Amino acid sequence: MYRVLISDPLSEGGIRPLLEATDVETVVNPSLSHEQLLREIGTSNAIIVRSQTQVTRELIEQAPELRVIGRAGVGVDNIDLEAATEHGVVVVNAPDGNTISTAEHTMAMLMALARNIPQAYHQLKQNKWERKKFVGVELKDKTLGIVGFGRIGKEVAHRAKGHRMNVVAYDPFLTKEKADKAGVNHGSLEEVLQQADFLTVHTPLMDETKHLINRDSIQLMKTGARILNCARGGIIEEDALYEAVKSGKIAGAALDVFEEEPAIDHPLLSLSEVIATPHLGASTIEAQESVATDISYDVMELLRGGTVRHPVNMPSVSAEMMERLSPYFQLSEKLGAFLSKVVDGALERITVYYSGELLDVDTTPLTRMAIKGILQRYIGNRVNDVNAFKTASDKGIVINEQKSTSTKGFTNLVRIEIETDRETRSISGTLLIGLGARVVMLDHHSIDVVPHGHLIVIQHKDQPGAIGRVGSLLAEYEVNIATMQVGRTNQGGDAVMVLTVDKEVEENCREQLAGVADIRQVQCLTL
Ligand SMILES: NC(=O)c1ccc[n+]([C@@H]2O[C@H](COP(=O)([O-])OP(=O)(O)OC[C@H]3O[C@@H](n4cnc5c(N)ncnc54)[C@H](O)[C@@H]3O)[C@@H](O)[C@H]2O)c1
Ligand SMILES: O=C(O)[C@H](O)COP(=O)(O)O
Repeated sequence: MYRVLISDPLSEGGIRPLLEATDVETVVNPSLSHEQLLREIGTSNAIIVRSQTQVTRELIEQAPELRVIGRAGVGVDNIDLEAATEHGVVVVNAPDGNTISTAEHTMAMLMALARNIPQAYHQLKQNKWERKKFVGVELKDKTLGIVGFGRIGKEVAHRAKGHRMNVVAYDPFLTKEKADKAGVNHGSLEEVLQQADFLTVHTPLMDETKHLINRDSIQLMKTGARILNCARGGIIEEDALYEAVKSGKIAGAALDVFEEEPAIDHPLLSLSEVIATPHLGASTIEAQESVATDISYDVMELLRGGTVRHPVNMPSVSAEMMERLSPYFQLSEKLGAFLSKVVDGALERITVYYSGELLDVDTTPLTRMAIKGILQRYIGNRVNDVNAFKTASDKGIVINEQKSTSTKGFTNLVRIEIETDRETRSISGTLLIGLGARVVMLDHHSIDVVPHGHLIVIQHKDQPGAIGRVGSLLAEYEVNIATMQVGRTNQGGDAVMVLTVDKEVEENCREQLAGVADIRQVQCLTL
């Protein structure tokens, strides 16, 4: 008998498959104290949550029988994925069921914001007939900027076009071709910020998107623009938004989500230009029934040893294959991560070439790791070695795997090539026995770099003095250089410098390096 704990409010109709299963004992209790939760999870094989229950490392470590964490919804930022993976607990979500409800809620907020509906309603309820005070703006011919063009972003765009708005969207996976197909304009993040009369965010919350909309980005926006967040608190820097509304730079904001929830006595709520709902995006009868049904089936399927539609983590390589390939896992993932952090533009195609010792093995798990390394830059922990191929194909990225006889003298070689709508870049690496992973080529330049820690990649012209100037500037910022590699195509031609340094490089320092004569580009990354 499997024991499934449901610790957040879920649709009763949706969880019926669980309640009716003869091999499942379902415990529903959405009002457990922290201590009760720790006790209850101790004997459970699965827990199903929405966004309230924080599935922390502490909780996971208290649960020796836990095999599955089910999220009845999209966002998994309340689940410690690292701890779950470490403990072999599969995390699965139900991302399809609440798309429409959240897109509709965003539209409701957009219209309420444009026409001051909550504020006017509030006045009228206090027996005040105010008309002059609540003059709004039309949506027609205004530009809606969308940051994050996934399931919800796309549905919002579709609806905004129905209101005859111009839509401009930014998403690292959105190419011009895909934007044209969706009938929206394609822009960089800066262009979207600059053009938007209304800006709405629909990305997940993760390291890459934390405070994506901050003081600097708000400065790029039109004075009088309006901002919406029906995705996650934390994507927009709340202090910066508060100041921007206070100063009149931003005319108003509509928020469904907050950095800390429940948001009680929140400074933003004291501003009359800010309208808000308490995280209601997915709170419709239809969405709740749909996500609860999806997650009930997937949790049961996993407990019974089957496969699921939306795994969020889950290693799946056979023990035998693991032994042969595991030394290469890290190499492939690091090469992917390295290249993704230097490549510019929307991803279109990833090709992974294998040679030497890797010619006669099934390298699919390595390609999976390479894709995971690449996509993690954009979607964080939501891509893993199980869902990597599917995530890439969902994003319209073409994946190729090829075997090549060109080893360049190495016993094994992995080469990854990424094509974007702007450029094609490549990286090659090898596994040196006893020494570990090495990057041996970046584009056409031979180098020898350990793909680990803080790195600076500098594209420059091969001229005397360039290395010295870089060294002195880094010294001014007290950045210690651990290793430095220079590769060039020919004397006086294009060259690349790859440095490993002992600490993260500040943006100021990067900008100054980029300003040095003969330097074309400076990119700082941490692997
Ligand atoms: N308010 C609510 O109740 C509610 C309901 C559902 C979902 N959500 C939130 O909305 C988010 C989006 O949901 P979805 O179903 O559309 O997810 P999705 O995965 O389909 O789309 C997210 C998109 O964001 C893009 N993205 C990632 N990093 C980016 C960046 N730095 N800049 C621009 N775009 C970036 C991704 O490429 C992806 O296309 C969820 O992660 C969840 O947190 C909130
Ligand atoms: O990520 C999600 O699916 C939404 O934020 C919904 O969260 P909820 O299930 O707590 O309503």
